[in-house]
Amino acid sequence: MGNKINTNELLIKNGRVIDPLNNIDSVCDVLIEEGRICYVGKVQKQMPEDKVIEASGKIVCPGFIDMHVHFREPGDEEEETIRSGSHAAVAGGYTSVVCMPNTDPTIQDETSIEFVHRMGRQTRKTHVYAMGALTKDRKGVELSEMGLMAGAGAAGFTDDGTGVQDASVMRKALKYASMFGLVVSQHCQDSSLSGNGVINAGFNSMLLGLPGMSPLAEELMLWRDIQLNKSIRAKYHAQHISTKGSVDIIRKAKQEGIPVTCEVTPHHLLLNEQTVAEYDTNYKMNPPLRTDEDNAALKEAVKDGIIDALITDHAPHLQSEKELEFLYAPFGIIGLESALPLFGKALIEDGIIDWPELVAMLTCKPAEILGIDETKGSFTKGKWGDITIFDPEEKWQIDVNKFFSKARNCPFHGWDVKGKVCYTIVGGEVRYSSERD
Ligand SMILES: NC(=O)N[C@@H](CC(=O)O)C(=O)O
Ligand SMILES: [Zn+2]
Ligand SMILES: [Zn+2]
Repeated sequence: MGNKINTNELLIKNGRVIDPLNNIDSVCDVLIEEGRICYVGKVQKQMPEDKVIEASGKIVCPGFIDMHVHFREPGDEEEETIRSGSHAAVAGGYTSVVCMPNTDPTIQDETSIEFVHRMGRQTRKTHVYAMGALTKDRKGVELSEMGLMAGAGAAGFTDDGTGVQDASVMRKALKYASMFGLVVSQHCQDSSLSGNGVINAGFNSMLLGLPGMSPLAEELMLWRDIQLNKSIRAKYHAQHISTKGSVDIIRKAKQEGIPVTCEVTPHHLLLNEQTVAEYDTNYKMNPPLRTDEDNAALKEAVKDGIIDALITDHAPHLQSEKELEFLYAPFGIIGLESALPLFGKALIEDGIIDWPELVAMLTCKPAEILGIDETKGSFTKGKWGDITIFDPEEKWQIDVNKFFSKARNCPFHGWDVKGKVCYTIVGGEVRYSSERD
């Protein structure tokens, strides 16, 4: 070491250290040197006071990774920017996020991928990745320049916001993407069935007199993609799955050894068409909230290890647009700053799983899908010192007015929850602390 001043040195003491990849769940210390994980265990080393975090009673785990967020830059900076979204991310415990390409213009070339990375680096909050469009202008007709985007560091490809409707285009997309070893993330939705629907097709859509979206719109495309991928064996990932039928399809595919991974949001676990406040557009999102039977099936899927990643699908929109009539308001809700306690409520408080399983779906599992597991997602020595420290017992009330996000479209405002992020550390640097917020 000599007399070199190492600013990114940190010792986190006495926390419940959970590192699912390495099967660690014990009360001990984590030492970071030169911004990287150096040692997990009992550390005797004397450190300056400002380099020590006392974490007794708290959970210390690899930094959370959200593989599905919308930061609206370029083009809709009034809704969210990479800067404001990154602040929201660290406040929620996220040390890596992946931006979706449904921006204006679409993220579909090297320059745009590099732009997102650069803005993320300059903000110095969370690591910011981007997926590129799977097809040109997300139109589902011609393939995008995947090779160039892969070269620029794209985290995968997706037309999120819409699914690729044409089966032969999807087959080509899977084949082409597999050459780069990157994930293809599909927003599974057959638009001939979802049509102009705005909520789940069923009792509630009839009651409210609103056009419905059939669960089959999701399930048919998911089933089709899995059949296509049987022989191609690309990295195929189903985004924000919402129905029991989707769970059954993925369960079967996994049993048959067909490559498929999937993700679920807090809202599809906790809310359903019965909990929708009438005509409140904070309950309008895509896919729509389904039924309590679907909530139960998704939780069961988590328990059985069918769900690979927990994501927020953080989708900021202007209040003025969300105030439009239900039929015309945009789809989507924000989620980064409320995700942890909501996942806790849905999965831990209900006794479905314990923290190590939950942490895995926020860390090593998404890291593997994204192919960033060489540097992130666990406490293996040499990985980046990306760490989330949270108090699993701290009670608080969700208040959208305290969010760092520019947006306020969140149906969980006012909810009493448990589980609060205390520190978010990136590369050994404290990028968020609840004491300073
Ligand atoms: N989830 C949503 O309801 N909206 C997303 C698009 C998407 O994820 O499909 C958005 O970009 O606003
Ligand atoms: Zn989507
Ligand atoms: Zn999305």
